[in-house]
Amino acid sequence: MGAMSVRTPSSEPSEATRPHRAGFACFVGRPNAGKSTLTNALVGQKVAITSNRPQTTRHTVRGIVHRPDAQLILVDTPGLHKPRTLLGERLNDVVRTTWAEVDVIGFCLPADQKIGPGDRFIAKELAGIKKTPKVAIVTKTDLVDGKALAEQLIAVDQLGKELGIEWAEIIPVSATAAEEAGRSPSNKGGGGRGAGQVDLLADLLVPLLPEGPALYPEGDLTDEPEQVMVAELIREAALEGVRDELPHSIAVVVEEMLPREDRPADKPLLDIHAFVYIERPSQKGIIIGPKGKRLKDVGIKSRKQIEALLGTPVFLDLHVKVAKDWQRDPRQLRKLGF
Ligand SMILES: Nc1nc2c(ncn2[C@@H]2O[C@H](COP(=O)(O)OP(=O)(O)OP(=O)(O)O)[C@@H](O)[C@H]2O)c(=O)[nH]1
Repeated sequence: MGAMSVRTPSSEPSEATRPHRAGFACFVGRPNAGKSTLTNALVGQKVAITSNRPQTTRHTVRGIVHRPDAQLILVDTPGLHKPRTLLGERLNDVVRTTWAEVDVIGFCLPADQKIGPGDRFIAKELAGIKKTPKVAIVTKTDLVDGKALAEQLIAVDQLGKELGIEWAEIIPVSATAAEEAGRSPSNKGGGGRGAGQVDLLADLLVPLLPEGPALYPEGDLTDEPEQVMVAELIREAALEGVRDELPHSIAVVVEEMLPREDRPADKPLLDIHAFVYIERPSQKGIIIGPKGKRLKDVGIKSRKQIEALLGTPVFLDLHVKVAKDWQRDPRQLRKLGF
């Protein structure tokens, strides 16, 4: 006979008997739906660094929720934070691949706006991803009254029925209510954690993750996510169009990000120096292109995205370097942030 455990009728199994779970989630939704704010409310301001990244994902980790019973890893959907690319054709490959690879998708719909064509577009795409569980998250609930919220929850339910999506859950949250209640920045909880239902969201996501040990060490967090995200944006731009030729041969390291000195306060400029690492000298031509044109385009493109991300004008200085066989060399890999 197994060990007996005492349970009150409504209680959950205790932490000791519940299996540990670990897995990946991504938040999708149209621009301004509240995805970033929700991510921050769940994980605090600290964001995962990409060293020791498990082989299971090549997606940018936005944050990790560490709990005694689970590790919830929130990943970015490449291209999703840019509306232009969201509606672009890459949605059909990169984003769909991400959606199929994560363990749960959170579809964010703001409570204060009627479900529109942008939401429907994403929902239709979601309907095509059969295997991954989908949670509908009605965000910004602090902006509406109870009646409007109830109507929105019903509308989301109906949207699912209409498109043949079976929501694993439909949950209302307010990320700002959680914040105002005074979250501890330590990612370990503290005052006001329950506010705005953000913790409940984590409670609902966790059971949808596979059983397994933590994938990242608990201390694997940094206060400086920008550098990592900037590198990822450059890498994405550098890979565009040459993915077939150089699928995994590019790594990007941001060496330095410094505000330019002697700039007037209203005209700041951020100097970013980054290296694009390739494996072999023969790949240099592919990255740089005839007369350096391709590298220049990569610079222009990623600079625009970096500026949008950081909200400041940027001077981007890109250099291509050969790091021989970096994929096979653990020392190089560590240096390159893998
Ligand atoms: N009142 C209120 N505002 C919120 C809440 N969550 C997000 N917002 C605001 O809504 C706006 C958009 O939020 P983001 O988190 O940037 O939305 P996003 O989906 O990440 O947007 P993109 O990066 O453009 O895709 C910001 O101005 C937030 O401050 C919330 O729970 N309550």
